[in-house]
Formats: sequence, C-alpha cells, structure tokens
Amino acid sequence: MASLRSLAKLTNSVAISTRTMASHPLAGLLGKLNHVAIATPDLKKSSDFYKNLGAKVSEAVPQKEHGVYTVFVELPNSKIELLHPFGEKSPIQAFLNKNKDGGMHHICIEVRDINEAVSAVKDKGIRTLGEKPKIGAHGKPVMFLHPKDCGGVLIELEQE
Ligand SMILES: C[C@@H](C(=O)O)C(=O)SCCNC(=O)CCNC(=O)[C@H](O)C(C)(C)COP(=O)(O)OP(=O)(O)OC[C@H]1O[C@@H](n2cnc3c(N)ncnc32)[C@H](O)[C@@H]1OP(=O)(O)O
Ligand SMILES: [Co+2]
Repeated sequence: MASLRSLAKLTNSVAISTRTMASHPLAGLLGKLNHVAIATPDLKKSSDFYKNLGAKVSEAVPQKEHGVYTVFVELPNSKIELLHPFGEKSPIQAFLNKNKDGGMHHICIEVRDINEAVSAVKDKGIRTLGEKPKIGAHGKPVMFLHPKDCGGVLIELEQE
C-alpha cells in the first residue's frame, strides 16, 4: 500500500514537472547558458589550447564597446568565450592583474527580453553594471550584474 502511494506521488510529481517544463521553457527569468568566459593574458596560447583538443575556435574579434578581444570556442551545448584586454581601460584588466594566469571571468545566461530582465533584477535589489544594455559579441543586447550581488559571480544577461 505504502509503495503504491509513493508510486502515485512519483507519477504525480513527474506529471507536474513535465507540465512545468512545457509551459515554462525558462527557469524563471533565465534561459540557456550562452557562454562561460575565461580571461586570458595570452589569447593565442588559450586559443591553441582548445584547438589542440579538437574544438572549433573563432578568430579574435575586437569588441571596442566592451574593451576586450573575444574568441569563441564552440562546444556541443554551449560556448567558451576567451577574453583579452583591448585598449587602455579594459574592464578585465584589474581581474588579470589579480589573476596572473587568467581564469573564469563570467557566465552568460540568455533571457527572453533584456529590458524586462533588467527591471526584474533591479526590483530584486541586484545592481546592474551600467544603466543601459550594450550590444554584445553576438549582436544582441547584454547587461552585466554586479558579482557582489550574485554570489561572487559576474553574470552577463544576453537577449536570446
Ligand atoms: C563582449 C561581451 C559579450 O560576451 O557579449 C563581454 O563578455 S565583455 C566582458 C568584459 N566586460 C565586463 O566585464 C563588464 C562588466 N564588468 C565590470 O563592470 C567590472 O569588471 C567589475 C565586475 C565591476 C569589476 O571591476 P573592477 O575589476 O575594476 O573592480 P574591482 O577590482 O574593484 O572589483 C570589485 C570586486 O569585484 C570582484 N570582481 C571583479 N571582477 C570579478 C569577476 N569577474 N568575478 C567575480 N568577482 C569579481 C573583485 O574581486 C572585487 O572584490 P573584493 O573587493 O572582494 O576584492
Ligand atoms: Co561575455
């Protein structure tokens, strides 16, 4: 009897989670992981590291609005963004001064609508870095959230 009841409970919870997944493709505000970014003091060395493992690796592209060069490494389910400073006032320079070998810099999560997402996170007391979204590496609007309000992780939101 007890096991029948737990089977019924399990079936019910599977039904609920299937319904939830079907009607809410986003986990709340958050959609797919777009990329994990790694800051590097040597873009060629980092690019070669992933090429050597057989990955498809893009050319370096200067992102003048963001003060970085980007290289994208394609993975089956996501991307790695390699970052290197561009120009005098790169936002990643202080990070590289502290982390001489480079390291994980931010994660980028897709959202359906950047303006809605920005106002929702602001309502929750999460600081954004900058007032307005900028156009990111994929030609879509992005906004960064302060790492001190996100459990020590710099989060980039990108419109899907
Ligand atoms: C092209 C585009 C795209 O993909 O489309 C991109 O990704 S552009 C990627 C580059 N763009 C960005 O990162 C834009 C947003 N970033 C920023 O505005 C900045 O980098 C900040 C996150 C505010 C950090 O600025 P800065 O390094 O000058 O400040 P700071 O050294 O005083 O750091 C303040 C505190 O935050 C911590 N902190 C700094 N960078 C961090 C990071 N990446 N992850 C986690 N914590 C971090 C520091 O350790 C410090 O903590 P303690 O006080 O405890 O020591
Ligand atoms: Co990024």
